[in-house]
Order: sequence, then structure tokens, then C-alpha cells
Amino acid sequence: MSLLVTNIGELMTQDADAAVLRDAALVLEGERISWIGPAARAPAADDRYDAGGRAGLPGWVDSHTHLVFAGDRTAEFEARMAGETYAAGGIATTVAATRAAGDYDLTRLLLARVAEAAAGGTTYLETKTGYGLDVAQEARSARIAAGVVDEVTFLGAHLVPAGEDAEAYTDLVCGPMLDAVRPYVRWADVFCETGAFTAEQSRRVLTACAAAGLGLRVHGNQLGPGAGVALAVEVGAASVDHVNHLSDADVDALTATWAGPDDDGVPGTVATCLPACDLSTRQPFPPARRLLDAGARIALASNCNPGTSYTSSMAFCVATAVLQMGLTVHEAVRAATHGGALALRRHTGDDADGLRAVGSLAVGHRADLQLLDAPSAAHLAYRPGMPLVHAVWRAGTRVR
Ligand SMILES: N=CN[C@@H](CCC(=O)O)C(=O)O
Ligand SMILES: [Zn+2]
Repeated sequence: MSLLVTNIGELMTQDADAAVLRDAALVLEGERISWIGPAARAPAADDRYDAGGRAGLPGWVDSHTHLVFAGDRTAEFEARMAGETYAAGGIATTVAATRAAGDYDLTRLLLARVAEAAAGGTTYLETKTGYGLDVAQEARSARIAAGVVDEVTFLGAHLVPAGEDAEAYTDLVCGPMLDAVRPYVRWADVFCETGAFTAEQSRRVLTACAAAGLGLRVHGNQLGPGAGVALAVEVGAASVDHVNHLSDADVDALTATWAGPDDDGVPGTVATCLPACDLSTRQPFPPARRLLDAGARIALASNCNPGTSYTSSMAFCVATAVLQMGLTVHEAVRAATHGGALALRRHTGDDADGLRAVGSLAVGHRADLQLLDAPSAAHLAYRPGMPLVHAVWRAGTRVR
């Protein structure tokens, strides 16, 4: 079955040339894009959808979420808005509620959150474990997530559970816990921050996970200056996330990873900015403008979680990045689509590996498309908070 989506007023492809096409069309064939170009030259297809002059862009790639959880932290949020500061220890509240939830409830909650994200235009989604924090519970979170989302990350190193010895817990994460989650996950992450894991403990976790064949990610430099960025670059992580407090050396180190692919053709470390989290924790925004100007690569992600960022709205993140972080609309949309794909190393892919590229619209890429109730993507920031998603296709299937 092929579908011609035509009469697209502005099509932001986010392809290799970052082309923006006017009066455009594309053909979705099965799960892939088979044609893209001017509407006037579009080929025939089995079916036809008239976009009515609306703007089109890739579905959002949300490369950082924590969606496998139960419980509620509204009171913590309210206390923060009344002047309390965010501390990693709040994670323990969610761990207790998550452990107490049955598989059915945990799965139902996850499915509802994924449906919310899809309704907002997200078509490719990563999520993390990290609210189980023992072998059985982390494995359960990973198993449940693997049945629902596109990419699963092992975050056993989210917090040292109360009363446990940090070194002994790190050993557990690097050994039995890693073995238990390994069948379900592609990535490993560590919260390298005061109150969570030291640089040395974080390095131990990342080294063990890399040896087990996992790709690496780091939560770093969120609550203050720290070793997270340097460590992420040292171990060749695909992304370092939060990046609120960066030194000149951190910016230089991230930029240097983009001087060229390494000998195996592997790209550098993406700096993933999480603006919804920064608003909710009243942290300074990351220096996204400075990173881009220096030549580093950035992604925007929601960091949807119950503690620091209870929203999966990528449109909200894009609007905030434009209005508060000094990005152009095009840069912000690119960071929330192609940037997220780069951070998950899904920016390329073809029939050979069965995993198509996401985050950009080009022939052969996965047919992940959203249409806005607006004539251009600029309206995402021009009309912040408005429900602009008109239609969404994920892997060629209409999901909204
Ligand atoms: N920073 C660490 N982890 C999450 C917050 C988790 C929580 O507070 O429940 C984050 O990315 O912000
Ligand atoms: Zn996070």
C-alpha cells in the first residue's frame, strides 16, 4: 500500500542538506518513504491525503525519558515551586511506588504515557529503567519497556538505594543486574552527579556495560559543574544529557568529538538538552547556542519523568529552546528530530540492517511524519502551548 501525502505548504525534511521544501509531497510505502519532492511532480499512489497547505516535519525523536514508573510526586513539585531545591534523593519515592506496582499496572501506565507522546507527534522513543534498583525490579522494568518502546536504556546506576553501600551497589549494577537486564536493553546510562554516582563509580558502570556490548549515555553536569561530560567523551558515549553547567573545557571536549567519525565510522557525543526539566527544577538552561556555534551537536528531549519533568511534549521543548535558549526554529526542530536520532545512533540505516533511519525525511527513511495545524513550523514557537498536531504517521501507519 502506498499513500501520497500532498499539498504540504512547508516541508522541513531535516535531511542531510536540511532542505525546506515548499508545496511539497511525499509517498509513504509500507514503513518507508519512497518519494519526496514538489507536489506538482508527485507520482501516483494507491491512496492520497491532502495536507491542505499545512506544515510537515519528521515525527519527534525523544531520546531521553523515564516512563516506567508508578506513584505521584506532585507534593515534591509544589515544595520545589515554593523554594525547595531539587535533589537526587526524590527518586527513592518513585522507586518505592514502582516496586509496589504489579506488572499489569506498570505496563498500563507506560502504554498511556507512550500514547500521550504519540499524540504529541513523537514517533521514536527511548526510555530508561532506574526506578527498580534491585536485580529483579530492574529486569522487570527493562522487560516491560522492551515490549513497548523503540529503545531501552539500563539505568541501574540512577541512585544508591537508601541504606546500601555505594561501592557494593555499584558492583551489583556491574554484575548480576547488568546480566539480568542485558537481553532487553541496547543502552546503559549513569547519573554522574553529587548525591548519585561519583566519576569513578560511573566509569566502572560504563566500562562494564560497554564490555557487555551496550552503547553508552550519561546524565551529567545537571545540578552543578562535574565530571559527567569529560567521562562521556572519554568512554565514547553517544550522548551526555542535561549539560546545564559546562566549563570551556567541556564545550571543547564535546566539539572535538565531531571533528570526524572515528576509525569505525562512529560519530561523536551529542549534548542532549532537556529544557522542560530545567524549568521544573529552576536550573539555568544549557548553553545550546554556544555548543552549536562551537561545532558541537545537540539534541532536545523531554526527559519525561515524575520528578523533574512530567511532560512528554516535544513541541513544548522546541518552543522553550527557541524562546529561552537562543535557537532558531529550524535549529530547535533539527535538535528534536535529527539530533535525537543522532543521540540514539538511528540517523542512518537501511534495508540491510532492518532498521531504517529516523528523525529526517528522505527516500528509504522510516515514514515518520507529522503535519501541523499551521502553515509553517515557526508556529511551534510563535504559538507556544497551542495544540498544533494535526496528523501523525509512525512507520507509515497513521497514529493520529
Ligand atoms: N537526573 C536524574 N534522573 C532524572 C530525574 C529522576 C527523578 O527525579 O525521578 C532526570 O533526568 O532528571
Ligand atoms: Zn533523565
